Amino acid sequence: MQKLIAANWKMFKTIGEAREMASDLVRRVGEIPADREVLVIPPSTAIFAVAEEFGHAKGFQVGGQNFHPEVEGAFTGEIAPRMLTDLCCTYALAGHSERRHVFGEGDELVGRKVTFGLENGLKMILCVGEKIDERKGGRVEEVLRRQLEVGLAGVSRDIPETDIVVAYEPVWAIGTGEVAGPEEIVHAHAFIRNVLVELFGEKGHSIRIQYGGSVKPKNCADILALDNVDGVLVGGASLQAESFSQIVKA
Ligand SMILES: O=C[C@H](O)COP(=O)(O)O
Repeated sequence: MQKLIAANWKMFKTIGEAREMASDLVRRVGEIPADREVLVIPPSTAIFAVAEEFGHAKGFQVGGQNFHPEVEGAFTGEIAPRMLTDLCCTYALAGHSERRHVFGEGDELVGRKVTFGLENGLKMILCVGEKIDERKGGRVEEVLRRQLEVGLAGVSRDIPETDIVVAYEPVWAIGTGEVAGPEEIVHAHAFIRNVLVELFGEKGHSIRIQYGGSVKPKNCADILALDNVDGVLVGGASLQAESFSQIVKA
């Protein structure tokens, strides 16, 4: 299975900055290793510019950070999945911790986004992860199970396993420099794998599980070597071509 190496640029980069980084990234990475898939998720305003810079560079994909689960309509400030596919997006995120905890998105809305995105031509990355008080309170499994069960409730068992990805991002490790330890990652990913098998049967073994939270060039090879880690979702270290290209090739 190909490991999915994804860059989430969050609310960083103008069109000019995004173009510059995208062309630098293509130059630095060169040929993407055969066992890797590379995805850059810019702010919506820069998606098309990045897609243009990627041009015919084989294997570089763009994705969307967010959308509203409707075809179109009076939803000021929102964009629809078909607008993301129109910008060449292949993937979109749902349930990122910043959407959940800064913008108050609940599990049901996240689940609607996952289902709607899949039905409208996007592969979906469902982000899950516990907050620090939930970890300290021994509630990691309860939180992950709820986020997975509700987030994937509308997803058909018949979808191709490559269309859905789960990103485990412990909230306390995001942007803090505090990466989760190997035991914590292995335990959470094994738990997620078991829930995926419960939900999707055999196919659950082939659904990719990414880790996200303070991934850097210096720790990514070790993280990618852990059991059930099928990729990484990178924030801060994905903002420079030098560090993200090292992660892609780690
Ligand atoms: O989507 C990416 C995650 O929020 C991780 O961000 P980070 O690498 O800056 O900790």
